[in-house]
Amino acid sequence: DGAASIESIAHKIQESLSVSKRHRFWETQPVGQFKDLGDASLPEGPIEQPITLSEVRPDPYTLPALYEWSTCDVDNDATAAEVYTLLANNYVEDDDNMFRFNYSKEFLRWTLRPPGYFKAWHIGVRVKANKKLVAFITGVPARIRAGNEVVRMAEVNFLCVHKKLRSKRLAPVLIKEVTRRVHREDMWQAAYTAGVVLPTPIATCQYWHRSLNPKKLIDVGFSRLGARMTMSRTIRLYKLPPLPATPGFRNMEFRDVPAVTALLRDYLSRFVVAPDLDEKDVEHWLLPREDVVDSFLVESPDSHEITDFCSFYTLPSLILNNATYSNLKAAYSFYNVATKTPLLQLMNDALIVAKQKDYDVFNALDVMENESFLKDLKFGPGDGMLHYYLYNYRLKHALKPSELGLVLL
Ligand SMILES: CCCCCCCCCCCCCC(=O)SCCNC(=O)CCNC(=O)[C@H](O)C(C)(C)COP(=O)(O)OP(=O)(O)OC[C@H]1O[C@@H](n2cnc3c(N)ncnc32)[C@H](O)[C@@H]1OP(=O)(O)O
Ligand SMILES: CNCCCN(C)c1ncc(F)c(N2CC(C(=O)NCc3cnc4ccccn34)C2)n1
Repeated sequence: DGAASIESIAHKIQESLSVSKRHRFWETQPVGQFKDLGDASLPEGPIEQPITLSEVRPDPYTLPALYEWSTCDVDNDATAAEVYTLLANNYVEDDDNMFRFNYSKEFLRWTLRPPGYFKAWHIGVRVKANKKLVAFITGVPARIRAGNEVVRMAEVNFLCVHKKLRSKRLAPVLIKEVTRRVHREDMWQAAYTAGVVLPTPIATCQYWHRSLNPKKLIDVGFSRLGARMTMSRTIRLYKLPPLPATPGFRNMEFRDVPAVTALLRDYLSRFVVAPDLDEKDVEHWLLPREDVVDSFLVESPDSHEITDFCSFYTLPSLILNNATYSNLKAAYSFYNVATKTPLLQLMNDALIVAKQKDYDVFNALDVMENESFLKDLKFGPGDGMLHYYLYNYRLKHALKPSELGLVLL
C-alpha cells in the first residue's frame, strides 16, 4: 500500500544518507569501507594480516577517568543480575521506543558460554566510585565458514552504553577493547549484526512477524488492525490447530545430537556464510532449554530416521508504556532443515507449538530458505532491518539474505 512504499523510500534515503555520513571510528577499522563499494579489484578474505601476540597491546584501552574495566563473570548470580538489569534498561529499542529487548539471565548465560568461551570477552565498564555497571560488550568464539574458508571468529554482541552516557564516544573504546582481547587469543575476524547501517553490511535482512496473539499485539501497538478487518475476523485469520500435523514431530533430545549435527552440517553447506557446527556446538546451541531455546525434529515412524529439524529462541520484549501488558513473548526462528517434510508444513508445526507455549509473536528473518514460507504462513514484513557484518574479512559481493546461513542472537 502507499504507506509501505513511502516507508521503504524513507528507508532508502536514510540508508543513502548514512553511506555519505562520516564514520570517524569505523573509517579507522579493517572493515569494508563505503568508498570501496564497487571496487572489484579488492581480494576476498582478511583485510589486515595477523600480528604476533607480543605485538598485541598488553594493557586495556584508556577509559574516561570516572570509569574502570570490569570483566563480568556471568556464572556469578549477582553479576549476571547486573548484566541483565543494564540490558533490560538500556539495550535495543524499536524506533518508536515502545519496546526494549528483555534478554533473560538464563538466555545470557546460555549465549555467553558456548564451547571454548573466554570469560575475558564478557567486558563491563563500572563507575569507579560506586561500582555501578554502565556499559557492556561481549564476544564468543565461533567457527564461521565464509565461502570455502572456515575462519575462527568472535561473534560480538550486547554492545550497550547506559542511556545517561550516550554520545560520549564510549562505544569505540568498548569495540577496541573487545578487539584487543580477541587478538590476544590469536583471532583476527569477527561477525556481528546491528539494526543500524555501518561500514559495510555483507547482507541486509528483513524481519517478518507471524501474529500468534493478534489481540494483544494490536492492544500494545505491535500491529495494527488491517483495513476492513474486525478484531474477531483477525483472531480467526491467525487461528492455529492445537497439535502439530507431522507424524513423528517431537522435542530434540541428547541422543539426537549426532543425527541433527549431520542434518545441519549438510544443509548449512549450501550457504555462502554459515557456522561450522560440530556435535559439541549442536549440543550447546540446539538442545532445548526452557524459555531460552526450543528444538524439534521429525523421526520417521517406521525407519526412525531423523529427516527434519526446526528451532526457535525466546527473546521477550519489555512493553514500555502500556497499562495492561508489560511483556511481549516473542519466538525467533533459529535453524530449520527440511529434507522429507515440506518446509511450509514443518514451520507451521513450529507456529503451532509456539502458540501452545503462549508466545505472542513468531519472528523470522528472510535468511536461508525462509522466504519460501513467510507469506503463505501469514507472516507480515516488519519495520526492522538487520544488517550483517564481518570484521577484517572482505567478501567480493554483498550477499542476498537467501545466501546467508547464520543467525545471531
Ligand atoms: C577481531 C575481533 C574484532 C571484534 C570487534 C568487531 C566489531 C564489533 C562492533 C560492535 C557490534 C555490536 C553488535 C550489537 O550489539 S548491536 C546492538 C547495539 N546496542 C544497542 O543498540 C543498545 C542501545 N544503544 C546503545 O547502547 C548505544 O547507542 C551504543 C552502545 C549502541 C552506541 O553508543 P552511543 O550511542 O553512545 O555512541 P558513541 O558516541 O559511544 O559512539 C558512536 C560511534 O559508535 C558507532 N555505533 C553506534 N551504534 C553501533 C553499533 N550497534 N555497532 C557498532 N558501532 C556502533 C557509531 O557509528 C559511531 O561510530 P562512527 O559512525 O563515528 O564511526
Ligand atoms: C544484535 N543482535 C541482533 C539481534 C537482535 N534482534 C533480535 C533484533 N535486532 C534488530 C531488530 F530490528 C530486531 N527486530 C525484531 C523486529 C521486531 O520485533 N521489532 C519490534 C520490536 C519488538 N521489540 C523490540 C525491541 C527492539 C527493537 C524492535 N522491537 C525488529 N531484532
